[in-house]
Amino acid sequence: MSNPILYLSEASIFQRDNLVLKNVNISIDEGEFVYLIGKTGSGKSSLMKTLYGDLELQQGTGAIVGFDLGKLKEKQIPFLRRKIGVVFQDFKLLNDRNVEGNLQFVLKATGWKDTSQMNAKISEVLEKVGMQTKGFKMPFELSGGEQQRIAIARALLNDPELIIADEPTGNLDPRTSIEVMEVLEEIHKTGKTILMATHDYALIMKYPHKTLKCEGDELFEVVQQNA
Ligand SMILES: Nc1ncnc2c1ncn2[C@@H]1O[C@H](COP(=O)(O)OP(=O)(O)OP(=O)(O)O)[C@@H](O)[C@H]1O
Repeated sequence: MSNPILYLSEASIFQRDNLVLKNVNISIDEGEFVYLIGKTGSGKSSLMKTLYGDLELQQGTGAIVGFDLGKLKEKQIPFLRRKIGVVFQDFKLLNDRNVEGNLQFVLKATGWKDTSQMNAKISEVLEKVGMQTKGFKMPFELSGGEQQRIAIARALLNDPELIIADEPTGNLDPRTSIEVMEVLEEIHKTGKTILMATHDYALIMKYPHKTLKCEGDELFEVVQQNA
């Protein structure tokens, strides 16, 4: 224990001038799986955005995968994003290209050049999410669960130490949610750290992990029964 991959200390999270969360103290160790829960508008996405450099940390201190969030410079953000895989509720796949094209786009944008290395990496991540036969499919030819698997594969391309998933099952039916959760559980078993925002209490009960809750401007850890 006690090898934090991310922490925030005495942090306040703002959206423009509005305080969303105050006095945030969290520390997540390498290899942990942590849920982030809380009502709509309670600040889950704002907290995650602060962690992946989309919102500036204006008050308090924090670090993530070796980057000091208080001193994060615009030009460092692409390097931070390479060490974090981010997964969104709405998948955010590019609809004008097939699955392989989506994955290749990210590899090229992050400096990969060698075609055979790129192809090998694409096969590797597709296999991890059980989608190795779907590389030629267009996103709109895939179900929601399949699209989310591709989004998870995309998040794995640069071997991130940490996956931040913002309601990854929010658009999926309960059965598909479980399938996607199984993929995340498998990835967690390979040693990756996962921080996942969710509203899905059935998933939390089925796959119990440490749970943090945003409520009334504050963030605190909850025990499973009260989640
Ligand atoms: N871009 C923005 N500009 C200004 N205020 C924002 C912005 N995004 C979010 N907010 C506000 O910040 C607060 C927290 O929103 P946030 O999206 O972090 O909540 P959330 O817990 O992720 O909600 P949800 O479960 O609906 O995704 C809300 O009051 C919201 O209206």
